[in-house]
Amino acid sequence: MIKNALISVSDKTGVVEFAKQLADLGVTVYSTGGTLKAITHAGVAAKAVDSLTGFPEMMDGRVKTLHPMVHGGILAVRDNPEHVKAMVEHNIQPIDLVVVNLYPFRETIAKPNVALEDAIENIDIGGPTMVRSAAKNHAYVGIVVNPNHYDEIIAMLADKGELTKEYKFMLAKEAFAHTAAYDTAIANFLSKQMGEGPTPPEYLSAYEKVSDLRYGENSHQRAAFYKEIGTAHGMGALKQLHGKELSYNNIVDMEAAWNMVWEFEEPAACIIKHTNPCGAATADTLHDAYVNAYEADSVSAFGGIVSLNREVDAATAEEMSKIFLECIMAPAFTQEALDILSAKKNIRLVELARPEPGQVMVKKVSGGLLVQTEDDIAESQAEYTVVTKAQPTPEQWTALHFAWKLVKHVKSNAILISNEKRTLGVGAGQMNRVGSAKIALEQAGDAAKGAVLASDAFFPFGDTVETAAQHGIAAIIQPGGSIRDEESIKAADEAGIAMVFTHIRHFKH
Ligand SMILES: NC(=O)c1ncn([C@@H]2O[C@H](COP(=O)(O)O)[C@@H](O)[C@H]2O)c1NC=O
Repeated sequence: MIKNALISVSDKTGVVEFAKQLADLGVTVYSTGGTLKAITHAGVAAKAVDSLTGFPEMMDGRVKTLHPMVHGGILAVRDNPEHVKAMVEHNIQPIDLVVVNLYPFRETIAKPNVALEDAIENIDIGGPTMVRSAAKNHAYVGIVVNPNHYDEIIAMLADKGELTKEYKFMLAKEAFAHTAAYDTAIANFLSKQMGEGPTPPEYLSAYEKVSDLRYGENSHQRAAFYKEIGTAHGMGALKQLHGKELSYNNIVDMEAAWNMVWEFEEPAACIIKHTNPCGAATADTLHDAYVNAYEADSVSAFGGIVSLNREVDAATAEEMSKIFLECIMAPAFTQEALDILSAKKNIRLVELARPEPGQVMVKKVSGGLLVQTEDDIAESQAEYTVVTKAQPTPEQWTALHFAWKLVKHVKSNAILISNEKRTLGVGAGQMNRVGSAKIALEQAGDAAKGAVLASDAFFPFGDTVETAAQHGIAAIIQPGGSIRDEESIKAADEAGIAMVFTHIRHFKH
């Protein structure tokens, strides 16, 4: 039977109504300062926690509930005679329901230029202590950290006067997850204050489920999508406006597509298959960028994921509605564009904010985690070296920059052929570089003549340049740095190809 409840919440959503319903069910409600005020102002009967402890709240609220009269009441094992004896001896009231949510630490540190003292003061101590006490003693005590449960708890109590064993167990599990995520946020904040950077000695993170997915990469794999608790960026903040539920592979491809399209300030469109671009283009208008990207490889574009870096207008929407696309992502859609595209039942429309720079990239490996900073190094033409007799023309420079921005998003070994505004051929993920080059060149066909080629890493031999020359490539951009660079330079000079070394590699594994 639930006789006594202790309510102490920072997020007071629904708490007055909940307290009222508890009181109506005959539960005695004890509460701390602000929560008590909110409850009693609404005319609901509740008692101050001081009436249990015999102590006033003190030290700016640092000490309110940290007391044996509270924790004894929560932690006592009700059918242990020793515990019962201690309760009687010390006049400890059993507390059967603990309703707590914590000081808004994450909200506090999200404020610009938050003072360290302010952040520290918002580290809740008494709250998590009660949460952990109640969660430990879940056999006897219900612990509620999420206001979403208020209604079902009232319904259960009205029905049976008690919470089921299974429900209390679930609440306890949720409670420990709540305090773990809370402490994670604190530890990460302090790590940042210490300037530990992106690779601290302990890597802590907390995620909550957004949704179960129908399946993983394949239909026999179980999967779900989680977002980082307390942050609202990246894939965790995507807004699906229309269409079937997103799949595991959709989300993987969407991330690749989204990072790629924001390489460009001008209107750009990328069409992704299996995380690689089958077409990417820029233009003066979004419509033309999409058409160019589509025409880069209209066969592979079917069923692709499209990312766009401008609000989608009606003209672009009309164009995209001509073929089957899995998903379209953009920072916004006009109403007209939405009307056009949502006429197609299966297409997924997703709105997303521009990626925030400086994110840490994390990859789970068995038994561990790989963490690295983003591949976002600032590059400038001034730091590149033209290593051949031929110099790139201004048009070729434009094309080389375009290809270089994209090749870093292609799975290694990566070769990308383009003109100034559009990909012409992409060779991704082959086990040798010349293999990727052959695929890209074959795809580009005649368009390779006079086009440029980008390679994400250096050429180990001269063979890639020789193959490029046979197809009429006019200029090449690559990091350089191979012990056989001279072979490639010689092959380029012989073919009259201009070759640029960036001295920066862009592997993507
Ligand atoms: N110090 C304590 O003993 C203590 N006991 C409960 N709290 C927190 O005080 C908050 C509620 O305060 P109030 O009812 O005064 O608005 C809750 O978020 C609760 O987690 C405490 N505050 C911080 O540690």
